[in-house]
This record gives sequence, C-alpha cells and structure tokens, in this order.
Amino acid sequence: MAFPSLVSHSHPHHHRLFLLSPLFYLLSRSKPPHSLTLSLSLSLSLSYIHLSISLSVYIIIIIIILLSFMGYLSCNAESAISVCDPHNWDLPRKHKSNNLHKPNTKPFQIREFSHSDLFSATNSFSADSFLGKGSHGSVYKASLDDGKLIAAVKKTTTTSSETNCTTSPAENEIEILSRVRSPRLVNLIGFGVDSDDRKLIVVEFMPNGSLYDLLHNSTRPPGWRRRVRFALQIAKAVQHLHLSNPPVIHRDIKSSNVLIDDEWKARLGDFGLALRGHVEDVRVKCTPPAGTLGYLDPGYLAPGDLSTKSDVFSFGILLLEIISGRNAIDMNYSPPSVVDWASPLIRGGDYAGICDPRIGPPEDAAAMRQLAVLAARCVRSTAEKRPEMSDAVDCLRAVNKRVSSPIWNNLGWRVGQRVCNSSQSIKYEPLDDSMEICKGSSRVGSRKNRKVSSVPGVESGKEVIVIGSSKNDRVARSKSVGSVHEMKLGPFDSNLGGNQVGLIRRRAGLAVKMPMVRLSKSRSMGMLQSSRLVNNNGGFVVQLVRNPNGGELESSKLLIKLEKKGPEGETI
Ligand SMILES: Nc1ncnc2c1ncn2[C@@H]1O[C@H](COP(=O)(O)OP(=O)(O)OP(=O)(O)O)[C@@H](O)[C@H]1O
Repeated sequence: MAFPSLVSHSHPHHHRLFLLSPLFYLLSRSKPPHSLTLSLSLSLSLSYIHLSISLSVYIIIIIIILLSFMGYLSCNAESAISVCDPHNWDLPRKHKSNNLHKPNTKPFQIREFSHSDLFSATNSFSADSFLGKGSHGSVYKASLDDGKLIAAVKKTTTTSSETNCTTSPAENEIEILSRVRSPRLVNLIGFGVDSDDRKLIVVEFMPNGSLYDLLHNSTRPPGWRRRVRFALQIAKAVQHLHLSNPPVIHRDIKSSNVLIDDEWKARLGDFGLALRGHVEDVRVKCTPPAGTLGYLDPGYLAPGDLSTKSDVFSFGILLLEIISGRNAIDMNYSPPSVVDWASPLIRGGDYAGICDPRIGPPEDAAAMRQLAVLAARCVRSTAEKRPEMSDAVDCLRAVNKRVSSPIWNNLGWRVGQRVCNSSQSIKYEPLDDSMEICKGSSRVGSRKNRKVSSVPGVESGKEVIVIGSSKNDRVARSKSVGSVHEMKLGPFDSNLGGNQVGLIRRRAGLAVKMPMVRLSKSRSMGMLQSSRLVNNNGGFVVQLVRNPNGGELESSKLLIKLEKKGPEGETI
C-alpha cells in the first residue's frame, strides 16, 4: 500500500504548500483583491485535511498490525492449534494472573438466619417459591430484608449424622463457600438450621435458571457468542477455584450446576461435593470419589487419583455439551456418551458435525476448531496431558474474541496470515493424540483398573463397579465416559439382595448388547455409608449404598462409596 507523501518526507505539509504555490499566485491575481488571504487559508485547510486523512490511515494500519501481533486476530487452523496447544501454554503468559488468587485464609462475613426468618422469606417453603430439586434437597426463592435481598435457600435433606461423614454436603458447601468468593460463583450469603437440625444454605439468587435448561429445555437455544461467553465464564470460575490457596476442586462441574445471573453471565454453584485442600492433605486423601455420571473423570477411581485435572475433564464434557447441545449421556444418540460420539468426528476434522444442529456451525471455522480441540484436550484419559484451567481460559478468551468481533477477524485474516505462517515452527501435538479418550479400553489392565475388584457372576473380560441397588428387574445400558462403558441393572452379588446397579468396564473387542432405556437428567453421586461392602478380595471396591430414606434406590439418586480393603477384608 502506498502513502508516498508521508513515507518519503519529514515535513509533508511544507512540501504540499510548495506544490500549491502556483495556485496561491493565481488566486492572488484574481479578483476580488483579498483573495490572497482566502487562497492561502483554502490551501492550508486542504493540506491539513490531506494530512489528517493520511495520519488516520496510518494509525489504523498500526493498530491492525499491533492487534494481529498480540494474537487478537489469529487467522487459520494452525493458529487455532498453536493458541490451544498445551506445549505453547508453558510460555511466559502462564499464571500471569496468579496474583489475583492470593492465599485467602480470612473467612467472609456470612450471615446466620433464624429458621423463622427463612420460613417467612420463602412463604413457608411454598410451591410458589420452589425453584428446583437436586440430589441434596430442594431450592426456594426467598425475599429477605423486607424484600431488599432476593436469595435462594437450599433446604437440604441430609445431616452429617445421617451421612456418617464428618461433614454433610450442606456443611461442606457452607465451609467452602465461606472461604472462596468470586463474581463467577454462586456466592454464599448465609445459612440457617431447621427444626430437624438440617442446614439451610442461603446463596445468591440466579434469576435466569441453569445452563442445563438453556441448552436442553429452551425453545430459543443460545447462539455461539453466548455459548462461548458462558464457556469462558465457567472456565474462569474453575480457574479461580484451582488457583485459590489451598485449591478447591469442585468435583461436580456440569450444566445443571451452572446458573445464569441477572446479567446473563454464567456462575458455578453447588459446592456440596467440593474439596478444599492440597492433594496430599488428609481430608482430600480420605474422601471417596464422587461426581456425576457422564462428567466423572474415568481415572478418578480412588481418593488418591483426585487432582484439579478431574475438574478439567468434567469441564471438557461440559464444553462438548455446550458445542453440541446434547446431554453428556443421551440414549437417543449412538454412541450415547458425548465423548464417544464427538471424538471420532473431531479426529476426522468434522467440526461442523459436533455443532448443535439447532444453530449450525459458527461463521468462523477457526473458532470452531479451537473450541473442539480444547474440549478434546480436556477429556484426554491421561490426566497429566489435560490442560490447566488457566490454559483453557486463555484459549477461550481467544475464541471469544473471534466470535465476538467477526469484522476484526476478517480484517485480520490477511494481515495476520503472514504472522501465523511465520509461526509454523511452533510444535504442537497431533490432533489424533488428543483423542486417546476414545480408546477407553486402553486403561484396562492398568494398575488403577486392577484396583477395581471383579464381581462374581460377570463374564471374564469385564469388571463391574456396583453403585446401587434397585428392586426392579430391568436392564439399562448407558455408555459412560472413559473406561466405564455400560451401566447395567441386575444381580451381580448375591450378598447384596435385590437388584444392583453396576458400571461395567469392557475389555477391547467385547461388545455387550443390552436393551436401551432413556436416562433422566444426571444427578450428583454423593457419599453415604452402607452396611456392607460389595466384596472383600482386597483392593478398592465401590460400595452399595441405599436410599437414606430406606426406600428403593432411584437411578437418579445413585450414591457411591469407595473404600480400600485390607488382606483380611477390613476397611482401611
Ligand atoms: N442460586 C439459585 N438461584 C436460582 N435457582 C437455583 C439456585 N440454585 C439452584 N437453583 C435451581 O434449583 C435446581 C436444583 O439445584 P441443585 O443445585 O440442588 O441441584 P442440581 O444441580 O439440579 O442437581 P444435583 O444436586 O444433582 O447437582 C437447579 O436446577 C436450579 O434450577
């Protein structure tokens, strides 16, 4: 592009004045006589207009070049990978925001509400105030402080004595949320206790429901800009937890635990299963695995397996759910697991194939690729190979920029092309490698898999984790993530009585055909002590647990407990 007058002359307006001198002369000779002044001012204005136009063009070009250098205008598939590539994530920008997450030991000001206050604030916990029901209780809208404070009150169903744990999910939530606070979380306001000594948790009210409802139950599903913004906001929430000191691992990241606030921003809530502490802390080391089927890290089989990377896995599933608009486990699809379904498509480069058909793929193909590759990396079966949440935040920031300002992207495409091509020396892992999650059976035979005891009565080549029981004699099949492939209802262990719910690991090549049933919305799996263990041949086993109310165990309320048995069958 040529801008000769500005490029080649240090005083361009002098130069132009000189060029315009014949015009001055002619004008000065013309009538009326004062036209010399007029012509001078005219020529000066002309030269200034010319100068300012040239300067503006220059400034715009400099801004575009600067932006493209800063990565705002990444341009093609290569750049998509290099932005998301975990190798590059080790570059200096890593943990640049660490100082935002300083050690926080001082508890926040948490209010204690009387039961009568909460009772009247929720209109006696009436059906009108009812917001929804979860695994640990019901949630009601509350009007407090003479209507000045609108909150949500969680009325929990279990106490710590009932769960036989040191803390109930409600107490755990209060304890953790009184120490972490962020605009990206559903923050704690206070708590109360009901007449049965059950905790009432008072949290910020989120008027726009859950991400689950927006994605799956809405007649107007969110578009790409909103989806990417939600993903970025959730990633920031999880990053905030992981960078807290000590770190908080949420353990139950899923769309129904993401709520939408009055500004249509996503917030992460439900800290009933969260753990605060370093992985070597006794509390973390002794807490049995828990989470929600479909989002649960397949490598998280024992307390010692837990790390922040388990949250990264669940976040990856959530990201696939956001991209595709389909449930983590959906029996209407084949395969029903969103990971098993999306992985081959991403591996084959069919990014449009995993997009929610209701909104179609985004205009920006590179943004789509970046999203898909990030999700694929988050759900890798090897926890160490998954990105940190800070890296996911960086990647989603870049995608957000792309989908929020398509004009800039188009402008930057040509300018940025040179920049991106020159960075081809940057190495990144091949996409195929990130898809190792598809090979769920590859973990069979590993040390961790051997820890899960085989249950008598099941054909060789498969391992069963029994996670509950039911009186109904029906068979269900649910492809789950990673190495756990089927959920089956049926008798596995005669000691347990009734029919049991089990997750079956399949070894490579063994296909099991079972009738399909539709699963309802995934629920969290908590921890509850039961009377006996599934078997006692050593290693880790998942224990059968029963409905706290003594009734039949519903598939939506599966509760698991993992314990280690010593050689004599005693619990360690
Ligand atoms: N702070 C809140 N503001 C508004 N609505 C809420 C709030 N918290 C929860 N809800 C509503 O109540 C429902 C139940 O929430 P809860 O967190 O108890 O269970 P869940 O996340 O749906 O399931 P699970 O307990 O298995 O994780 C949510 O789906 C949501 O619709």
